[in-house]
Amino acid sequence: MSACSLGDWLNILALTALAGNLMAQGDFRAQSLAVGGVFIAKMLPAIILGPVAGAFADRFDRRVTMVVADLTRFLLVVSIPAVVWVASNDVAYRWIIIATVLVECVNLFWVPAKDATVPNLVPPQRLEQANQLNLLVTYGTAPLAAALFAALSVVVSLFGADVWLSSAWALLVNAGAYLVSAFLVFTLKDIPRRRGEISTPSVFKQIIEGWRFVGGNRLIRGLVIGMLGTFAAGGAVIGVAKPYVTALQGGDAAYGVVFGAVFVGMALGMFFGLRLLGELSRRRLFGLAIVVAGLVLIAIALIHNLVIVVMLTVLLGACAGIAWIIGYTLIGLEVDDSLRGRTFSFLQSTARVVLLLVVAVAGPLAALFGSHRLEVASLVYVFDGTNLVLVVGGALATIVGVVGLRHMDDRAGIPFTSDLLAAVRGERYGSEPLEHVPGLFIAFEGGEGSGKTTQSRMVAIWLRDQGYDVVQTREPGSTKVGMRLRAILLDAAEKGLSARSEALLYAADRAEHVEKVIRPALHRGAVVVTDRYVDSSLAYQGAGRALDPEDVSKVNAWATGGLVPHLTVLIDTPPEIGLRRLGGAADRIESEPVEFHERVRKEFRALAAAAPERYLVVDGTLGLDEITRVVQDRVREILPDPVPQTSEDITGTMPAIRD
Ligand SMILES: Nc1ncnc2c1ncn2[C@@H]1O[C@H](COP(=O)(O)OP(=O)(O)OP(=O)(O)O)[C@@H](O)[C@H]1O
Ligand SMILES: Cc1cn([C@H]2C[C@H](O)[C@@H](COP(=O)(O)O)O2)c(=O)[nH]c1=O
Repeated sequence: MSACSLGDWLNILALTALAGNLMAQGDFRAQSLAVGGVFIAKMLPAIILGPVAGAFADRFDRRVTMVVADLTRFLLVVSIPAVVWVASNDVAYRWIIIATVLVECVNLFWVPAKDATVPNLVPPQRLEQANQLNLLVTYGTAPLAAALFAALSVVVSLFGADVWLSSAWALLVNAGAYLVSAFLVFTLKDIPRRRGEISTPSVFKQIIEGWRFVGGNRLIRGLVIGMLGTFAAGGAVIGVAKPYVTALQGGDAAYGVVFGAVFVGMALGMFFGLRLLGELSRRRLFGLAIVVAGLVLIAIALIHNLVIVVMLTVLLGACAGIAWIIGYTLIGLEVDDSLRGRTFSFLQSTARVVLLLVVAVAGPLAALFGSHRLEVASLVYVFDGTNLVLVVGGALATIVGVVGLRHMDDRAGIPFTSDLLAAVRGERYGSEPLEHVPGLFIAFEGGEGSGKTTQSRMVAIWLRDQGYDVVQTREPGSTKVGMRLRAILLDAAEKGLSARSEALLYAADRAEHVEKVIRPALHRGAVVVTDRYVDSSLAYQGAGRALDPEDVSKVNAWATGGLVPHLTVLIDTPPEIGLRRLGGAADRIESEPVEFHERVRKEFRALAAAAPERYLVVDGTLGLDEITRVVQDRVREILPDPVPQTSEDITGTMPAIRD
């Protein structure tokens, strides 16, 4: 696979460079069309013949299929420099196109045979690693091929030989790689002889099936829009890269360097980009990467300096790498196992169609636009069709990044910049700035039997009486999943639960609670009153169970997306009084020794003392009514106007009132 991938990348570089060079005598349009033609020839067979070739591939012995395919590809690739050597430019170009189509047809047999063989050679538990390796050799060989191609071009020009010879040598190396592959596959006796089931459903069937699923899921819709947008932008670059580099006075070596820069950037983005902004929500980072890629592409189009272009191309590749790895990982994590395969194949099929369409349009569009000179005094600025295509591609990627993000944002309502700045400082999800949320968030905290449930109920009734939309809720157990978690967490018979599992289960309940109940209510403007929130974990798991408070805090910041209440009412009651108030059998936590509950109380008080502006501490031994009054007095201070501003605006401008 490594040999073939290296050969395939060299093939792309050599053929596009060769096509451009053959038309070098022609104008800019002829070059753009010639290079575009090679890309169309490369992609068309997969779209038209994919299903047919897949059906044929099912019937043959896979080892024989691959060996025959490798030998055929070897002969076809070797024939290209031979024909270019003897024939006229026109005939040579035609043969390049025909040979490319034929090589791609052969690939349609080789690829499914190879894909179906891998599971035969690798044990199931290592299949995922095998697939990672597959990705690594498929894309990792691209910069290697680019470096090799650039080196060949330099050597050829040092010897003063004809420029097309660098492509010819690259094609010979490419053909040699196929020969090596044929030999290696031939020696792989482990490949089973009997034919297996290689499923290659029609590209169009996959697309239709995929659309059904993608259309119904917001996250996947966002991911797919984003990833296809990246492909479209990439297609624009591929379609015009050769004439673009030529217009910047770059030769084949420069073309190889620009091509390689994309992949070097991709590798950097995949491995280091995620660490750089690792604290930003993955979905936001995905959208950001695409938007930045779009803007960089526009800069590449407008700046006519090869060195700067190469540097920007590395950045472009890095953004694409980040988007690609996040997209793949999110699909892997968020799409159900039964649908994951189809989602991936849908993405690949659609990506191919998009790539083909864009590459097909890019060359002719560039050619149609031609080249224009803008002269201001002694300054001359040339803007040609390749620049136009890159600007359009960049604008498209930027729009798609924004649209994709809107579909999948998991931090809606939180300003992007505050998240980004927090991530740059290396902070995990800054606190959600609640001034941007229309609702009001109040939490009640305290030890066992302190009166939280009673008081939160009282305040909810009081607020409803005043016309507020109130959501009264509690932790753990306010969602479907939460109810199950509550049963596990409080079951006195559940003896062996470790402290860390306990902390994670409370955090899981909270994550579900925030996403399904609290955040939607706050965003529609409701007052949310919760009986327990993050402080309970800090007190019970942090102080009670003696877990690292920093760890408990981080897990909960992640679970809640940093959502902090406007006000926390701490009903401070000595544990012996609170525990005495409770009737019935003690649950798993209530039955902890009194020292545990003392530590919990101490931590609650410490948390309140650290941020007095966000806390109200009430003595829980006071009478019920008195506590209610103290709470109401404090809550009244932060209550929003019960009549929404929008309604007031409407009322204020009613013609009936003016009349
Ligand atoms: N200030 C108070 N004085 C006397 N009894 C009270 C007071 N507040 C609550 N109670 C009583 O104590 C019992 C426990 O109250 P409540 O359920 O509100 O406490 P809690 O903090 O929610 O308990 P838990 O820790 O189980 O969630 C109830 O019977 C309630 O009527
Ligand atoms: C949210 C939360 C709760 N706990 C403990 C505290 C109580 O013992 C129970 C909840 O029971 P309640 O009658 O509903 O108050 O769970 C905890 O240890 N950690 C938490 O984060």
